[in-house]
Amino acid sequence: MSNPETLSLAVRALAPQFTAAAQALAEHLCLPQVAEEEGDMLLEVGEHGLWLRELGKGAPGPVWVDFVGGANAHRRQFGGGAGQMVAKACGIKGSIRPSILDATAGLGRDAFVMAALGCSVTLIERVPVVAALLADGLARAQADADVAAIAGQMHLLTGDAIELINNWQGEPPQVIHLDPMFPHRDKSALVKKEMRLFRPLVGDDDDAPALLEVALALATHRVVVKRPRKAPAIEGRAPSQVLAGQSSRYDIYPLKSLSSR
Ligand SMILES: C[S@@+](CC[C@H](N)C(=O)[O-])C[C@H]1O[C@@H](n2cnc3c(N)ncnc32)[C@H](O)[C@@H]1O
Repeated sequence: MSNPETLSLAVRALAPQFTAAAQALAEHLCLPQVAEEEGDMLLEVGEHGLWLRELGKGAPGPVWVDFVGGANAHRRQFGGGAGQMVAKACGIKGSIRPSILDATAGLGRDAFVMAALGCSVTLIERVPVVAALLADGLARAQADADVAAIAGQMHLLTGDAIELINNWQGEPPQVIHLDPMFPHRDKSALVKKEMRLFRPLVGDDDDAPALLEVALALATHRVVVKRPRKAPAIEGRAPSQVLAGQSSRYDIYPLKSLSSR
């Protein structure tokens, strides 16, 4: 899990009109608010919304959640998504649109793909700073005419997924998607930048075996786990199906056919 106490992290407004929002966020996250650049990392509130930025020489650029522009805009415009591994692993095909719990939401990229394909997706993120970035991205998406309907399919819960799953109320999800942090992951430039920023906040998700256990007890139809292609399966359970891509892999734990309710 995370060890944010070893990091110095603060909130900063990038212009006077964002001071109140920065103050509210600092209070919510129990972080100091600063006026100048200081410490290891800053959560900065500005016109773009909220971003996380590492300070110092050679630091990568900021990371923020953008469901409106970038790769997501391209995907919406050109109708992508159905061919993605995450969609195949979760059993999204034809008219099948399972309800999904993404219990390791991170920056919500996988969840957005599933929501854009028409699934209702509940997202759980336990690291408050990451959850704040995600909540900010969702709020901006909800305010955008082109993306509001997709964002409306995404429901964010902040907290530990093991706890939330153990106390689940109401209809259980058909599919649970897990993508815990793994020590040696995808080395693409984007992922590298995010991992450099995130690793000290998030840690290595060593409790993934316990998360898989509770997920298998709650999901009605299947649990899917994203792993780096050559990584071992999560300890304790061997998957019955595997979907391998170039750099990552999905381990699939089927419980019931998705064509049946
Ligand atoms: C590799 S990232 C997920 C990236 C995500 N699939 C995406 O598309 O952006 C893993 C995330 O899962 C979160 N996480 C891991 N275990 C969790 C748990 N038990 N409860 C809630 N969040 C968890 C971590 O804090 C981290 O942000």
